[in-house]
Amino acid sequence: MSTTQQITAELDGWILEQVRAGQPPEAVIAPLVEQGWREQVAIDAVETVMRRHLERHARDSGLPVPVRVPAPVGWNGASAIRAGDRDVHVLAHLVHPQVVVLGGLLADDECDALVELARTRLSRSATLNLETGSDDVHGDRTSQGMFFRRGENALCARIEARIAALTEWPLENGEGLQVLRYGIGAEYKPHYDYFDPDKPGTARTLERGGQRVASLVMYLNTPPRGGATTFPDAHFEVAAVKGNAVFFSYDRPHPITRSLHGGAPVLQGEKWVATKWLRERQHD
Ligand SMILES: O=C(O)CCC(=O)C(=O)O
Ligand SMILES: [Fe+2]
Repeated sequence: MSTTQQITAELDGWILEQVRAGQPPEAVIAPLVEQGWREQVAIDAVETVMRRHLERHARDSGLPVPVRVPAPVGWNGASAIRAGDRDVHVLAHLVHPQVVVLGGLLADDECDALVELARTRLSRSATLNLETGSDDVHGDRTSQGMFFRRGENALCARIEARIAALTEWPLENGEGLQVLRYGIGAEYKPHYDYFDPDKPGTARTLERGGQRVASLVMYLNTPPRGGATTFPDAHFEVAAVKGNAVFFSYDRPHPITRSLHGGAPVLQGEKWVATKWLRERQHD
């Protein structure tokens, strides 16, 4: 291994060997620090090697190249994180797909207020048809919904600022909040939130802020039965509990992210959620 603080071919190979052998990042960084590397320089070097490797691998396998995505929590970290004006609990964290379940992102009165503001503006949810560029009603999505404009009222602005702090992602990269209501039997069949790069309508959508890279689904009530958010590729589901949220990210518009997810049918009562999508760049 090289002792200079440069990523030589030898060091590149050694880092990849360690990662392939299943060594955690700390175990790769520690020997560099012992050899006199400054810790941050060592962390940056490992990240650079990994990024280059992933880019090379993507190109060689005909996959889209991964981009940076929001990552609100690290491994085995604090149980609560400060999200601007509020402490949010970290309840669960999954690697692949990248999913974080959060407790208490919204206060009960914020959930109630969002529902009341949205209630009179609901219409049958549509899905963007990327073949034609139009919003179509589809049997896969039987909820009702509405969109707030970003910063449309003080409550939206407060929640958007909190999400920006939580995700460390610019507020301007967020789409306006979407509120959905599912009655009994209503569902959102498993889907990806990114825009399919092969569809003709996608280029137009990407002009405003690029791809979606993360989603945050916030539960505005607790349906007594059903209505979980499911991640079929991970055999994982998140129960809809008022004030909690599920965050998930996808670093490229490809099923390899395993970010397939859906809203399971509501079996009793109703389900209300607010969804926030984060784009790569400013969305306006
Ligand atoms: O209702 C849910 O649990 C999921 C919502 C969703 O997938 C979306 O809004 O894109
Ligand atoms: Fe979705």
